[in-house]
Amino acid sequence: MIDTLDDLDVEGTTVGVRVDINSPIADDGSLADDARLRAHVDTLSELLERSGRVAVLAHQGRPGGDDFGCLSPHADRLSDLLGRPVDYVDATFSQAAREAVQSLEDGDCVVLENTRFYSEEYMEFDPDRAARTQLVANLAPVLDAYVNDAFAAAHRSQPSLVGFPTVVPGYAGRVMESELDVLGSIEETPEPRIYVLGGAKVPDSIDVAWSVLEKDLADHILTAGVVANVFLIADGVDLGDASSDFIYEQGYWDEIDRASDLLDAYGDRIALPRDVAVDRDDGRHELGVNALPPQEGEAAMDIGSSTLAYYERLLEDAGTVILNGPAGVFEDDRFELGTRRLYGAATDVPTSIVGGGDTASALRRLGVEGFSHVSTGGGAALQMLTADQLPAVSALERTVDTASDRNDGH
Ligand SMILES: Nc1ncnc2c1ncn2[C@@H]1O[C@H](COP(=O)(O)OP(=O)(O)O)[C@@H](O)[C@H]1O
Ligand SMILES: O=C(OP(=O)(O)O)[C@H](O)COP(=O)(O)O
Repeated sequence: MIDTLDDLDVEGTTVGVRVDINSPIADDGSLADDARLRAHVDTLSELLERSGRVAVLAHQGRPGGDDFGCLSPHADRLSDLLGRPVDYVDATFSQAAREAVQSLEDGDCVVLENTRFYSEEYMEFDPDRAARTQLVANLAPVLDAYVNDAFAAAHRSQPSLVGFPTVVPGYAGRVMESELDVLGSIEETPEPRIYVLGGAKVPDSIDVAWSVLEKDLADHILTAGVVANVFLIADGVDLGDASSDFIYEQGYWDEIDRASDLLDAYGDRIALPRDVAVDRDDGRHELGVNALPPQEGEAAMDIGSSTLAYYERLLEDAGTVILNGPAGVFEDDRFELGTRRLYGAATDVPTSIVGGGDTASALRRLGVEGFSHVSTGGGAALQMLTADQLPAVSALERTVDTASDRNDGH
């Protein structure tokens, strides 16, 4: 049982609110999409209207990635969306951050700096150990309550997600509450169930594939995106150096062995692309897997038309489809076809659940609508749909009742 904002006496309370506003970033550093910020407006408005003092905690990107950066544009955009001033401080738990939090008045909001600027935040800990990290140990003393609204990051056992509720009373925000409500009952969805695993987070997708196949939750898995490329290589297809180099650079080389083990164990339920699209002469050029490898420098950027026809046939019989990750590099008009058609076909399935930051932005860009549920989370929604418990949700379930527990325990 998790407490929600209904259980929190907000007025005059200093609340650390973990949100997931991790967003695509444009070349000039601005936000390319603000959907994830919009999703948290209800939670933040409610806390501010109920005279809370709100310190927003969030991450942006992964260390070393192109989207890794500060949260100043997010604070500006939140201010527009909330219709009130939102401060930003370029510190997360240092004295400057603590002073910014302690100087909040009722109804004030400050965005603290990207939690992942600190190395411990990009590590996974059990909740008690997470509570002893620099972030939590330094910031928790200036918070009266902790609200986790970051459903999209709830599959990470990182300090800002599992550490705070161990020492500060924790509550689910409105996004967290509604996602848990909708996604909590995968076993009750109609069969056959198809999981579509695309996008670029290959290790997460392979974890999900193992779990749903072992538990017999999935009748089929359709692979797309970089995930499909890893499976094709695992299946012995020569995708060429450009695709292989990309997989190697992402650090996903070991995933090929894991994909190969999965194919050995459950190959009859895993569908692989029959053709791929590459960039040739500045256009889209499709190649059957038998015609691979492509020419020098060409990478598999999308699934091809005969794969789409094959996947569409499988989807026709599905009772439930769960999708995460674009089928190709949808940001480039030449390689949006796979995502447009595959996701479009999924909207005809009786229960269709889709999740992921980039996936949601792809769907908006391509104008694909009509799903039963669009989750704010990709990996988190998938893990929820494997019927596994999410670490951040478990941490809320076991949260301390009062700040005095914190004082007793630490
Ligand atoms: N074949 C491909 N090669 C390279 N990148 C790809 C390919 N297919 C999809 N992608 C990229 O995957 C990214 C999104 O993946 P991911 O972050 O896993 O999605 P989500 O945020 O929805 O979980 C997009 O930027 C897209 O360009
Ligand atoms: O974008 C996110 O997840 P998603 O890509 O599964 O939607 C979350 O912000 C979690 O980010 P992470 O996968 O870098 O831990």
